[in-house]
Amino acid sequence: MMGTPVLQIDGLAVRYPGRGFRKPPTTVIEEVSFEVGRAETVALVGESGSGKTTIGRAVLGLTPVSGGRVLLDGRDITRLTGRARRLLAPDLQAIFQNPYGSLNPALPVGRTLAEPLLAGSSRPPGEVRQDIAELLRRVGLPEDAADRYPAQFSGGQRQRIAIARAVARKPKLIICDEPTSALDVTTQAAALSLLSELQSTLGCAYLFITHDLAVVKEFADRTLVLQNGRIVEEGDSVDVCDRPRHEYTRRLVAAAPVPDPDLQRQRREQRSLQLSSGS
Ligand SMILES: Nc1ncnc2c1ncn2[C@@H]1O[C@H](COP(=O)(O)OP(=O)(O)OP(=O)(O)O)[C@@H](O)[C@H]1O
Repeated sequence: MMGTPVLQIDGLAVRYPGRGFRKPPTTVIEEVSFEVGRAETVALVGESGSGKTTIGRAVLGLTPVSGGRVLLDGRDITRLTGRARRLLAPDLQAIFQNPYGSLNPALPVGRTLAEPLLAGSSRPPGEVRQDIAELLRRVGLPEDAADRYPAQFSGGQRQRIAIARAVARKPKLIICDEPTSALDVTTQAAALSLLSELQSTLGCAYLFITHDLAVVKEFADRTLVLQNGRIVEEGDSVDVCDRPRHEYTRRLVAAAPVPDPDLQRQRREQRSLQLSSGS
């Protein structure tokens, strides 16, 4: 891994306070440490309730951290809140499972995309029209999408809008929490290939939270396996999916058979070629 990793998580712990006698405090994440390199995709997998979303939320500052540190580009962001947290937005973004929930239904898409472009800048709103058109083109939506509302788009198109908003400022890291789980298989493949392409052109890294091992093998460079809030296995995605070492990972793989490894290798080679040619 070259240079400072985009994300360093060091001994992360998250505990939810209990409520009285009936609900004791629970430790949801314990001693989790890992790194995400530049333009790298790291998948977080594990059963429901293993703590995947909690880790993503801790990085985003949406869940209080009880112990350990989160570093973005070498800077400690663990306890940033308010304005200091908002100032991270150009570098740190998120894409969630339900784009309908995360897009403002009352705003035309152009306004939603203008928001990150204008935040913290003194540019007049009229000036970002070109940037919005470029963003829409980048994610494969027609230019007139800017004047329409989220409800006028399909689920796959709405996720493209959410992706466009996330990449508007060319962030260093995007937390993707089950970004394609609500889409049908074909739309899911198209969204994943869009994310790959954006990674090649913009150089953003992804922390990719999913329960879908087929997606992991296809899409992620490395995979971390989470069980009860601890990482039990970590490695190259193809190795983790094809040659799981931990009994828990073996169970996950057995529950969701993973298809053809050759296809994935080919795609990765293609991607690394694109990256090294700087295209
Ligand atoms: N606000 C909260 N208060 C108490 N416990 C919580 C809270 N939020 C999450 N948890 C608990 O934390 C654990 C991890 O949840 P989390 O949503 O991170 O898991 P996950 O791996 O993302 O699951 P899924 O795949 O179902 O989304 C679960 O046991 C959950 O019940």
